[in-house]
Amino acid sequence: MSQSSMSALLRPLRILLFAGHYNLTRCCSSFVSRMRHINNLKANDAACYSALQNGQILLFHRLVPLLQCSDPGSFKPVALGYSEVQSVLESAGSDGSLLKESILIGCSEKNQAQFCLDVGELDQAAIAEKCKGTFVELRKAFFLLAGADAPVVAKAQALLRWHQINKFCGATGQPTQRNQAGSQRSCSSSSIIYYPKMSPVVIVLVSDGKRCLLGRQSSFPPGLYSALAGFCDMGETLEEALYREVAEEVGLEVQNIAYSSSQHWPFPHSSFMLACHATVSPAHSQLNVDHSELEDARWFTEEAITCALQVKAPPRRNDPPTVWLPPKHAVAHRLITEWREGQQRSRDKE
Ligand SMILES: NC(=O)C1=CN([C@@H]2O[C@H](COP(=O)(O)OP(=O)(O)OC[C@H]3O[C@@H](n4cnc5c(N)ncnc54)[C@H](O)[C@@H]3O)[C@@H](O)[C@H]2O)C=CC1
Ligand SMILES: [Mg+2]
Repeated sequence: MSQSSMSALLRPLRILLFAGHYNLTRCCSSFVSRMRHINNLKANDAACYSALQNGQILLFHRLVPLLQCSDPGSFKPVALGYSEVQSVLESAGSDGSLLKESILIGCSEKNQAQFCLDVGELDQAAIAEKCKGTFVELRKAFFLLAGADAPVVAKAQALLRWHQINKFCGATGQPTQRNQAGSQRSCSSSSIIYYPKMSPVVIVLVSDGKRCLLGRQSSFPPGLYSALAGFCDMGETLEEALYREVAEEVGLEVQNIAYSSSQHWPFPHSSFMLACHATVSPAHSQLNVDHSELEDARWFTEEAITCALQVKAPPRRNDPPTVWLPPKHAVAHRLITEWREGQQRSRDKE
């Protein structure tokens, strides 16, 4: 084929590729500009302070988020502008200088920066009344909030907590200074820069083909079962941590690790949950539970999982004992529903 006829053949393809690239660029541009805007706010204190004056601020009191009930049963975090927070602080007897302590959490679709501020030194009831809101502990708030709000509030609390416990340098004992965004703290004596930290945790749903394995710790609320989880040790890969945790907790050797998804988990401190599926052969599914780690671990059939997923609220004290599973915001819930969907798909194929 001559070069000119080859070129003629490829022309429509080039137009298609160009159109595809154009669409991709257009659909990604607002995301890219938002990410770059946030990155700039972390690096530039003056730009960040100016964004704070035009931004939205979520309020916390000693790490407890302030929520507002819009419709019955539907909660949202209270998000106020700079001057609104100034007036709230002044009404609670503060001069408003606390506002500079706000920490950057992210940015809205329209590039409006979002911050959080802990007003723990001020009167909680007075602040709640002035804002027509309620301070709700994160453990409860996390499950009252909509899917998109819960991780934002959890991230805000995690950053506030990290700042509260990193006020001093571990090497020199000198106070550390934060940048305006609150994305780092540094010690001028040692030149060490500290960044907000998460602990990696592996969480795995083990299956023997027909059943999945769930366990519970004695500290869990009665009847709650979840996928096996454990903190990664220093130097371990995700896979090594997974093999070790399952071996330690239930005495099994798993195979076929498949990554599912990840999640920031705020309880009890910041964990980075790495969620996977894994299998054991039915011939090697005999459990040997380490009761110093787990109160119980059991194999659950698909029917038992379907039944447990229907329990929408934790059973009350006098209710009959019921097995229930982690709620929707938890990555364990995702692993369990993925496993159930997989079982349904393989049944449909039979
Ligand atoms: N989002 C979700 O769906 C789920 C999240 N989780 C979270 O996973 C985390 C780990 O699960 P566990 O079974 O408790 O872990 P685990 O099996 O590793 O046991 C916890 C123990 O590990 C030790 N440990 C080692 N490194 C640690 C670190 N960096 N931070 C704290 N403790 C450390 C402590 O002695 C602690 O008591 C928990 O914080 C839990 O909240 C657990 C299940 C579901
Ligand atoms: Mg564990």
